[in-house]
This record gives sequence, structure tokens and C-alpha cells, in this order.
Amino acid sequence: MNNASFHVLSLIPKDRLLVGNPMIPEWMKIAYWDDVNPLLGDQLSKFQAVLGGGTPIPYEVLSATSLEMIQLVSAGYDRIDREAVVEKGLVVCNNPGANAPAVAEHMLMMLLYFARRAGEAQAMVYNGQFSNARMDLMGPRLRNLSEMTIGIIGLGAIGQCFAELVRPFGSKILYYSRTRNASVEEKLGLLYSELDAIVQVADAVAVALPLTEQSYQLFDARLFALMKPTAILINVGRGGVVDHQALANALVTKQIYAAGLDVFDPEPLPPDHPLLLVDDEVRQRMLLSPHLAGLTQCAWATMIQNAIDNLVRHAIDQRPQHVLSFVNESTTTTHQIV
Ligand SMILES: NC(=O)C1=CN([C@@H]2O[C@H](COP(=O)(O)OP(=O)(O)OC[C@H]3O[C@@H](n4cnc5c(N)ncnc54)[C@H](OP(=O)(O)O)[C@@H]3O)[C@@H](O)[C@H]2O)C=CC1
Ligand SMILES: O=C(O)C(=O)CO
Repeated sequence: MNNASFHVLSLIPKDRLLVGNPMIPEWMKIAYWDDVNPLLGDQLSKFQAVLGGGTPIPYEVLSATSLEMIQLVSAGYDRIDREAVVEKGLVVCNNPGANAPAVAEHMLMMLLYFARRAGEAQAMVYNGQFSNARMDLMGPRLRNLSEMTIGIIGLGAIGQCFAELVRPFGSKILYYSRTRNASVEEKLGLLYSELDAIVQVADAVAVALPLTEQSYQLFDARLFALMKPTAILINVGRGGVVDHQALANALVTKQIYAAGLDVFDPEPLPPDHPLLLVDDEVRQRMLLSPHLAGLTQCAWATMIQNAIDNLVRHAIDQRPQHVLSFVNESTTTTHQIV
């Protein structure tokens, strides 16, 4: 620590950082980044750490002479400029798990919404088709979760929380993830399978993958062609994991039934994005949220507190938690996620 003070530049605005009253020690001096009047050159030289969110960290900030550490409030770290942090020898920490229960609840909300055809049902009520709706909406798309096979893609913190939430409903749960997890399989009664095999049988495919070179547009036209016409796709990982044009085509042609999306590529969605150009009938089979799944009051408070705690650890020369290694894993930074 420099002169008994530890200087942090926060890319999280003050009114958001102080929500939930995180315990910030007096010796931790926090300044707030302002896009309109950005700090430059020497003004950056005192900062030992940056507290970041989902936005890219400006290169001049990464070049600040005293900078040692980047602490993210988020679990995702796909916006980090890997080359720059390796070149500057910076410690980078993410914040996995803090918002996983909130994201899993959001996934459950989306799953139930489509299992009960809520978008179409409400549209029919508003359109004066109340009686028709009852007969028209019955069939293989109106389901109890107990009669559904759910495929979870990415069995990390979020995937596991989601499995725990779904399990009591009695669904059959399959999963695919980079590393097979026998103890979670046993504890939650999950069945491991390959990705192609899962998408062919699943009534709902729930994706909670990080965006990496391996996962970029993993969900493409080929996978959608394998899915059932009654299938639901849910994506909370990162938008770049799904080819959005192929998804829009699959929804329009009814190759798949529905899609619940919290994340997009790019964010925010431009008005001419293929997912926004679909007609009302298709919109009733889509549920879009603006990257909100992990931002509940309690999740955000935990995210901020964990991030501050980790900055403190680093400042007092304890090893921080969740230090990322960029040596063995490739994470793409070429796609825009805010
Ligand atoms: N919408 C939102 O608000 C939020 C979105 N997220 C996003 O969700 C992602 C996942 O979060 P979280 O569950 O906390 O992260 P975790 O790191 O706990 O889990 C990610 C899982 O995905 C697996 N995985 C990674 N790459 C692949 C691949 N190419 N194929 C198959 N499996 C793979 C990992 O395997 P392994 O065990 O081998 O590492 C791990 O099990 C985050 O990276 C972030 O992008 C996170 C929080 C909030
Ligand atoms: O934690 C993350 O990665 C998020 O996307 C939070 O919004």
C-alpha cells in the first residue's frame, strides 16, 4: 500500500457502488470514472486498482503506472483486453457465483413463461380470443415442468443453481459442460450427455456459458436444425454464444418454439437487429430482458461487497480470490457486450 492509502478507480458509478452499503475501509480512496471528463495521463498515475463491470477498461487506464490489479464485479470477463493485462502484468479477478442464484431464478421465470405459453395466452386475451385460447393453446407446447426434459449447457455456478431450482419440479435434467462433474451429477440427479444429443431430445435448452473462442456462436443454424419444434432456448451466458440471425430464422420458420434471452451481441441491441425485426406472432414466443438477470438487489449487493473485500485482500498483501489465468483459456474480446 502506498502511503497507507490504496487508490481505486471505479468504473461503477458512485450511486450504484454504494447501494447495499459495502464496507469500504477509510484508507481505500475511491475515485469514479467519468466518460465525459475522462482522467488522462498523470491523473491516472496514483491508482493501484480498477473496479470494473461489463464495460471495456480504457487502454490508458490499463497503462497507469501504479496499476496492479483489476477487480471485476461481474462473473463474466470477456471484455478484458487480455493482451494488455498480460503485457502490463496485472492481476485480474472476476466475481463468480455472487449473482448465480439470481440468474438461475431468471432462467426459471423464462422456462415457466414458455411452458405455460404466457406471451401467446396474454395476446389472445387482449385480442378478445379468450375462449379460443383455451383450446388453441393446449397441446405439446403447454406443459408441466414434470413432463419436460431440460438440457443445461454449462454446469458452472449458474448451471448448478438452475438445476437445483428445477429439480423439485420433477423434470429430467441433462447437462453438457467442458468438465464432467460426477459429484454434482449424483447430488442433483443429472445425466451427462454430448451437446448434439441433448439438443435433439430437450424440451428446453438452458445456456449458461462464458463467451470464449470455443463457445462463440456455438448455437448456430446446425444446432437449431437438430432441436425439436416444441423446444425452448434460454440464454443467460453471453449473446455471442448464439448466432442471432440463425435464431431469428429458427423462430420465424418454427424450427424451434421459443427463446428467452437476457444477453445479446451486441448490447444494447440496435433497432435493426434481426431479433427486433420479427413480427408480433414471433414476439409472443420471445422473452427478452436487457442483461438484467444478475442484477437483483441482493445479487448486486453481494457482487459489490465481494469485489470490495477482494480489493482489500490485495491491498493488505493477501492473495485475492478468483485470480484469472489467461494462459490456458482463450476468451474473445472482439464482440461487444456492455
Ligand atoms: N446474464 C447475467 O446477468 C449473467 C451472465 N453471466 C454469464 O454466465 C457465464 C457463466 O457464469 P457462471 O456459471 O457463474 O460461471 P462458471 O465459471 O461458474 O461456469 C461456467 C461453466 O461453463 C463451462 N464451460 C466453459 N466453456 C465451455 C465450453 N466451451 N463448452 C462447455 N462448457 C464450457 C465451464 O467448465 P469448466 O468447469 O471446465 O470451467 C463451467 O462449468 C459467465 O461467464 C457470464 O458470461 C454471469 C452472471 C450474470
Ligand atoms: O456477472 C456477470 O457476468 C453479468 O453479466 C452481470 O450482469
